[in-house]
Amino acid sequence: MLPRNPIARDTAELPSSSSPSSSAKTRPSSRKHKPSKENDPPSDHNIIVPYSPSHVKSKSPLPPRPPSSNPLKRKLALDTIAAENSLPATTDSGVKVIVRMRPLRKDKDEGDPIVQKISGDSLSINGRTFTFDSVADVEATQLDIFEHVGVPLVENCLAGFNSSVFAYGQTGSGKTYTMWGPANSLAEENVAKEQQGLTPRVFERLFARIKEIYNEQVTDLLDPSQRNLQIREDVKSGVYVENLTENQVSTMEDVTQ
Ligand SMILES: Nc1ncnc2c1ncn2[C@@H]1O[C@H](COP(=O)(O)OP(=O)(O)OP(=O)(O)O)[C@@H](O)[C@H]1O
Repeated sequence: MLPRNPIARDTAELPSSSSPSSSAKTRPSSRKHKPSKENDPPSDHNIIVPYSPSHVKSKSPLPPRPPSSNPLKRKLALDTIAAENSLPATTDSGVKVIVRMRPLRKDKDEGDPIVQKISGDSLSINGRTFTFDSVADVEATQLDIFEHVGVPLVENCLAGFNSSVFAYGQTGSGKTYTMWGPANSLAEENVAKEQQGLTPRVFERLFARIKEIYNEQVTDLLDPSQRNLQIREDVKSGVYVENLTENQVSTMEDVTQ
C-alpha cells in the first residue's frame, strides 16, 4: 500500500550514518551477505531480533522506503540516539535487524553467557561472529530500545509510511518483554514506566499527533475546523504539519476519547 503522503518521496539513499563501532569501517547501508556461516540464524535463546530480518539487497518486495525526503532529521535523530545509548546509528536500508541480548535469569539460567557483544553491530556465539544493523546488550533499557527502534518508526508513520516491528526469537528470549514489558504488564495497569515496552511507548507517541491526510488535504482531527493545513519541513523539526493540535495521552482511554 502506498503511503498517503503528499510529500514527494525522494528515493535517494542516505549517506551511511557513522557510529562509534563502525566508523572505521566502510560498510554500505545494507549489510553484506557474507559467504561464511556468519549470519546463520542464531541458535541461542538469549537473542531476539526485534526487527524483521532481511539479507536480500535487491529484487526485494520491500515496502516503500522510509522518508529519505527528510534525511537530515533522520540522520540527526539516529546519531543522537547512538551517541546516547551506545547503540550504533542504523542506516537507511528500509529494513533493520536489531538484536537484543537478554540478561541471564538467576533462577532459571545456568552457567556463563555464551553470547558476547563484540561491537555495536556484531556479537559472537561460541567463537562465531554475527553481524546485524545493531546489537543491544543486556544493559540496554526499554527506553534505549524505544529510542532506537520506536522513535524512527513513529517518525516514519507520521511521514506517511507504513512501518512494522517484527519480534523474532526462541521462547523465553524476551519478545514480550521488548514489545510490551514484563509478564504482568498485559494484565496490570500500573507497570513502572521504565519497564514499559515498545508498544505502549509507540502508541503514546503516535497518538499524540493525530492527523488525517486525505486527497492531499491535511485535516486536524482534534480540531476539524482546521482544514487544509500546510506540511512544512525545516532542519530542526523535519517534516511537520503547521498548526496541528497536539495532545499528550498517557492511557488508552485518553486515546479513544
Ligand atoms: N531485557 C530483559 N531484561 C530483563 N528481563 C527480561 C528481558 N527480556 C526478557 N526478560 C524476562 O525474561 C522472561 C522471558 O521473556 P519473555 O516472556 O518476554 O519471552 P518471550 O520471547 O516472549 O517468550 P515466549 O515466546 O515463550 O512467549 C520474562 O520473565 C521477562 O520478563
